[in-house]
Amino acid sequence: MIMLENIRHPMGELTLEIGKLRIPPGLTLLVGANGAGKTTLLELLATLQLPRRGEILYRQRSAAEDLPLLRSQIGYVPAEIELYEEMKVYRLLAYLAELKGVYHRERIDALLSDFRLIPYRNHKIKLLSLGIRRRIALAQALLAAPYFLFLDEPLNAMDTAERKMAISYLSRYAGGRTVIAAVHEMNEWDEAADHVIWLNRGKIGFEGGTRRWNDELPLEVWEGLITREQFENCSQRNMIHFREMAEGIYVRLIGGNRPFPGLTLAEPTLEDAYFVRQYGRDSVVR
Ligand SMILES: Nc1ncnc2c1ncn2[C@@H]1O[C@H](COP(=O)(O)OP(=O)(O)OP(=O)(O)O)[C@@H](O)[C@H]1O
Repeated sequence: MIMLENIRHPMGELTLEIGKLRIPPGLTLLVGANGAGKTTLLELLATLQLPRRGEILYRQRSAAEDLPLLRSQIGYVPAEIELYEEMKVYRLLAYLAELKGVYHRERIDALLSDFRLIPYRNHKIKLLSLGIRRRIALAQALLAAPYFLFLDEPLNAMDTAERKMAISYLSRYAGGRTVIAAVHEMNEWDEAADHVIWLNRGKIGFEGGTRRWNDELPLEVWEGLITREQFENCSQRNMIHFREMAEGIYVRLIGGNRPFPGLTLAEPTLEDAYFVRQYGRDSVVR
């Protein structure tokens, strides 16, 4: 369990303000619009920045009690990764493991295998694609099997198969540990995520389990076919998704009451629920 108490931390024009937040073990998705404060929160959690005010407790211990010990239990992957370009993959992982004091050949081999990096073990980093570098960044964060793992847009640049693989790995890894991932695409995490934290302009807009995230929505999600004319009269702000079809336009949108006669209530996805919370309030077809 991670506990945040009375955090106030300036970030440009906004301030990250968190009164009380409990983050249980499991896999938590951290979501919010660009600039909402996700990276700032992850950097605070990863002890890369110290909160200007307030305190973060990790399993009831503050960072001040034993920072080196805490850091040895934290893995962090920033959104912009920088790896030693001239090094070969295995050498890089071995070097980082030595720095952390956790060098075990078997552990590195297992991570290379888990992240399908074996074909690249003797390749120089600078010759590898962004998606492969991302997998290396994940693997290096896992070298010491950290209890706390903080990931900033971890799937960026990965292809579909690699995203699925990484999600399933992280979901298993999060059993009994705390993994927090800032993401923009939520639905692909549907089976894996346990909790959601939604940051809205530096403040917590929601925190809780994924079921509550989907169930406790102030508005509803509707889907079905509408005519082109109805589509043109419909505010784009409440449109989650649309697809042109021969018979009309298939839409998925936010609504208070049934916005158009042919539409039916849809089961909200994680991303629908985000859309409703982030954009729903002022833009509804009633
Ligand atoms: N170095 C900086 N100097 C000044 N302001 C900053 C700096 N870094 C971030 N900010 C501001 O802090 C706020 C939060 O930024 P942060 O990167 O934490 O958001 P984010 O939710 O991670 O965004 P994104 O989804 O775009 O990655 C933004 O308003 C941003 O403009």
